[in-house]
Amino acid sequence: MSHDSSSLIKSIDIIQQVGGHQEISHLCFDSRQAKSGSLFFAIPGTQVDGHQFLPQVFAQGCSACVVEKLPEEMPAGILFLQVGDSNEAMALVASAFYGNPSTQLNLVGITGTNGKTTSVTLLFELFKALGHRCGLISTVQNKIEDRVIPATHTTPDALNLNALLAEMLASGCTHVFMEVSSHAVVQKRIFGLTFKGAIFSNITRDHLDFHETFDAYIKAKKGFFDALPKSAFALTNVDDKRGTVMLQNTKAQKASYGILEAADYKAKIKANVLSGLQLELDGSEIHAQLIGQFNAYNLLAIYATAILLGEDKEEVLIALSGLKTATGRFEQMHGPNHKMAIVDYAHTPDALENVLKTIQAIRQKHQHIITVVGCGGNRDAGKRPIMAALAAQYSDHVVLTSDNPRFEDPELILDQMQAGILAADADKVIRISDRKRAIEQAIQELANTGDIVLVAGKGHETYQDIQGVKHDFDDKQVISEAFAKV
Ligand SMILES: CC(=O)N[C@H]1[C@@H](OP(=O)(O)OP(=O)(O)OC[C@H]2O[C@@H](n3ccc(=O)[nH]c3=O)[C@H](O)[C@@H]2O)O[C@H](CO)[C@@H](O)[C@@H]1O[C@H](C)C(=O)N[C@@H](C)C(=O)N[C@H](CCC(=O)O)C(=O)O
Ligand SMILES: Nc1ncnc2c1ncn2[C@@H]1O[C@H](COP(=O)(O)OP(=O)(O)OP(=O)(O)O)[C@@H](O)[C@H]1O
Ligand SMILES: N[C@H](CCC[C@H](N)C(=O)O)C(=O)O
Ligand SMILES: [Mg+2]
Repeated sequence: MSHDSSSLIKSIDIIQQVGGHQEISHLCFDSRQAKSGSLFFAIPGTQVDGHQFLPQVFAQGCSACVVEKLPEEMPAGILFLQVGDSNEAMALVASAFYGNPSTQLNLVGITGTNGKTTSVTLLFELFKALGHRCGLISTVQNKIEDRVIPATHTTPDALNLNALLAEMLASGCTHVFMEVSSHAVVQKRIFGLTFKGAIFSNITRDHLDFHETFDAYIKAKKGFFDALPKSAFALTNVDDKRGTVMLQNTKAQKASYGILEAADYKAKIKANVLSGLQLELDGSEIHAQLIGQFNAYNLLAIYATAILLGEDKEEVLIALSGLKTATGRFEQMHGPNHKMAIVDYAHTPDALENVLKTIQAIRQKHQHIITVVGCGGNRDAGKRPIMAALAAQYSDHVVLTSDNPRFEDPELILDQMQAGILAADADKVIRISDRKRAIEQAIQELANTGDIVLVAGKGHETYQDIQGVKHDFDDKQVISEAFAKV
């Protein structure tokens, strides 16, 4: 696929152009991929400035460069385009390069601290059940119908994202459900896409390593709604304090959902037990296989989305009751002596509290709760003491352990977690930084007959990142092995 550069840059604001038009057959933002026919985007990143690699991309024969600052050396035969924001330009060019696929799809994005993966996965399954061909873009995996394409990010970069959307369209997909992370909004990964709908689930603390303040984090999420077109719907959770703020400046058609506050789409929880939820959804009763109040919110959000996309209410309700939990989200495992483990991706204070409250609500009196939890390295450190305190507050025993330490010292992360433990709770907390040993200790030693072990933080992940090396690690596999040794 090759395009004349002038057709690709129609929609971008160019401050200055040096050189004539070029045939572009390849887009890249990493100098190591530049070749003849490439249009290279120089991006000022968080680690390095992409502009410093311009000499390398010239040497590799690239055809054109989009830059925020023109370099001193501008070899003849290369087209230079100076723009105000390389990320924005990249997103618009990527969309044009791939034939603006988002305009031909029912593209729905969800943003929020928690519930994105769960909701898009449920939407994908729901719309499949309703007879549509669907695409999925999520933290766990991307999917074109049943074909899995591994995911590296929650929201891919603009080039991969538009390529993926084009592939989905070419495969006959009519609906695409995607997660929109706050990083993706700030880095303009979704800039210029035509969304049919946008959902806000909730916002609580996370990612303050990247956004620095909670206000900046809120603003990032709101940016998604501010950019929606009139033709889209903007659906928000009004039970969240920031739910209405999100829609303040949107041009889209506003809709709301809630369990507590007045809303366009309402749910009532009739029963919340280990076998599922009994809900009154928009006036009709349904039984769902998902567990916990937070899943009542997820189900309500996807129900409302389906109705806003024009689906039939009765058909939606029937399909909803058949949906199962997403992998690593409140996944139950049963072992000997009626011991039970729950694997959950809760890696924020809010998610952990929700999961623990749910377990408290559904357990029987004699069942103790043992929580195994860690916090990721090179990520928001402020959540560490809070998550440890919550684990202790709602559990009978806690094993503090490692999540993905990345480049940090696991023991120092544990020190920060332990600092959050109240003196009164100190006796129920132990620390074992080796995650496998921590899980074994919880299942084989701390859990008695009938007890519940929550293994939080890593959910679907099949690796543990230590010093940049991803070692095979799967909570579910370690749990099965520990059950076998009971
Ligand atoms: C903090 C962050 O979001 N970083 C993303 C960002 O990288 P960066 O700004 O650090 O890039 P950089 O390393 O400074 O490099 C700057 C530029 O120089 C280029 N470069 C660099 C080296 C070289 O030799 N040649 C070259 O051209 C790079 O390709 C880049 O264009 O742009 C990269 C390319 O798109 C991303 O891969 C990278 O994601 C990193 C790996 C990451 O960990 N991101 C996480 C935090 C993330 O995005 N998470 C969100 C949210 C998850 C959630 O909601 O929980 C997600 O959507 O996944
Ligand atoms: N609607 C919700 N409200 C609060 N907590 C939730 C909700 N849905 C799920 N959770 C909890 O949050 C955890 C993460 O859920 P999920 O993976 O769906 O979120 P996410 O927004 O995709 O997270 P990430 O930003 O890491 O991609 C779940 O394992 C569960 O504990
Ligand atoms: N998308 C989240 C995932 C965190 C998952 C947890 N297991 C960790 O590694 O901290 C992040 O990058 O902050
Ligand atoms: Mg996710």
